[in-house]
Amino acid sequence: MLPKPPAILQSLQIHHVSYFVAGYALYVLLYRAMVYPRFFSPLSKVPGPPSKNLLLGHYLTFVKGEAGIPQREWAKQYGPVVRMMGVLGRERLILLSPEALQQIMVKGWLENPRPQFLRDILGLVAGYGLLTITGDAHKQLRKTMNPAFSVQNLMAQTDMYYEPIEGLVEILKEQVKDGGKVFPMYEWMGKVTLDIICETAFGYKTDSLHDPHNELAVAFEKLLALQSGVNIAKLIAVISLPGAPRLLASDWGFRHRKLIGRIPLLDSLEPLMESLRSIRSISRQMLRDKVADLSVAPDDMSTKKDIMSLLVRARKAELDLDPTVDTMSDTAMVDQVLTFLAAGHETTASGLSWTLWLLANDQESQRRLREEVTPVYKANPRPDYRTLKSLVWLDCVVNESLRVLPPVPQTMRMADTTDYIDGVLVPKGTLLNIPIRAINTWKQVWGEDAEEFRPARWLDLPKAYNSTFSMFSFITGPHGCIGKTMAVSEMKAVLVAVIANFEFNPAYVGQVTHPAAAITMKPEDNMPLLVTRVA
Ligand code: HEM
Repeated sequence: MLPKPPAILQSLQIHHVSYFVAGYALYVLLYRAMVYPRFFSPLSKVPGPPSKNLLLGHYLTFVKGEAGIPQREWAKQYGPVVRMMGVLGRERLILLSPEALQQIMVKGWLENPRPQFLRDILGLVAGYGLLTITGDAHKQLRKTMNPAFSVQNLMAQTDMYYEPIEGLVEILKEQVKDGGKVFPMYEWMGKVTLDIICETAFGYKTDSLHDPHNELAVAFEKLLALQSGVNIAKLIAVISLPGAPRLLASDWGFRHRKLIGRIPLLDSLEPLMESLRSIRSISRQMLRDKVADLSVAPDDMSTKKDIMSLLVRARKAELDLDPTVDTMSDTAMVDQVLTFLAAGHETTASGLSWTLWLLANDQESQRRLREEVTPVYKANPRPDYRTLKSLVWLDCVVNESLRVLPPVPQTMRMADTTDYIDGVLVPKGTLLNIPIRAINTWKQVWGEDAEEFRPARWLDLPKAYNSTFSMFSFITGPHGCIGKTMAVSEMKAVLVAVIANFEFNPAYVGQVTHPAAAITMKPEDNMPLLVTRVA
């Protein structure tokens, strides 16, 4: 027989337990959100904006503000190391000096990985690949992927950009009448970059430019429509629950998506799961086709330059050498290619849309660009990789646009060890905010007009300019963007064709644009621009 509990426990009632739990929760809340950060945290002396919201800290300022701007303003006022508060008093540091970036992104990249919640979100929406792993597994994978992004392969791939680009030019020509027409440029840039990335990643023709009902295009459109600061915030909250990422990716989760979508705050999960399912199933089918191709027509496969074909061929070569070797599974391969699709589509679409916006508002730079690209385009409407690289003003325009309006305005890391960064003792577990937009427009480096679009600055760079840390749109180090050269060359190919054929102007007098804060920085209104034919 069990011994009797003491009298005090026998007299306990359910409401006593609830008071105790509520009291404890309040104590934890007050301690974590108020007492610890104010009095005990090693970061308490780091300057930063005062937090008025005990529960949410500066979180809402981030979600609702223009992408990258709160960090920039705080960096100006309190920088170069700024402390801000996250949810429930979770401290974050904003860091932007080259020394800090060198330590976080290069020397100490293993000790400062992407935080788990970010990896979970990226894994769910972009596949479990380069964006979600770290350490030796990442090094190995990057080595496998590098050949697909070599200059040699990019040179061979450039021609794949032109079918979609010519499709876009044709459509705009057909629709633009005298006096011009207003187009939602972000939408059109999204279509052309989707068609290009599907061709280069899978060798698959989406043709979303002409076929809005293409299954892959529809799934991507649905996925992108969900990308808003508020939805990302909800997703972070859900994903932080134990087991949630696995559940959302599971068959059970998919079967019960309607039920899950009915739960308040989880309404965006149903379309999210549906679009992901459809993107994955198309990708799997494409992989099966390629594996089958490989067994029947090796010569044809060896001419295909898309990333998935390269991976399938590399795997076959490895197995031919040693049939017992551990190679990449089909699922892992689909995940890698999905990562490229997700990382390379919207970023490039945003980069192009912002460039057209900036040119629409700087007619002199646009005119100078047209003067440079028109003879090249007339000589050959499909300029190759080297020709695109040699155009000086085009290079200035693309660099300057990616600098002032970077498609990825910020990223995150988490300190995995306690260490000094930029002279501050940073405790293990601190979230580190890398404010790309603020770094790119830091007045200490770029001067008083740092926030203005002035492509000519790339012809005479300031003394303080550092080629690795002053322009951080693709970050740097082992996690630096693998698609950087591809993205820049693709943007240039699109710009040559559209600038040689059309003029871009604001859609109406006094037009302003609102860069929305999400994972990528995209225009909230699809960016309407007035397009006219070049005389
Ligand atoms: C203008 C276009 C682009 C911009 C601004 C951009 C920017 C970035 C940034 C900032 C990161 C680092 C994210 C982080 O660590 O938190 C990144 C990583 C990455 N990007 Fe890009 N990207 C662009 C285009 C592309 C393209 C076209 C591809 C592939 C086809 C691509 C593939 C990747 C991959 C795989 C990673 C992860 C690299 C790793 O961790 O090893 N990106 N990109």
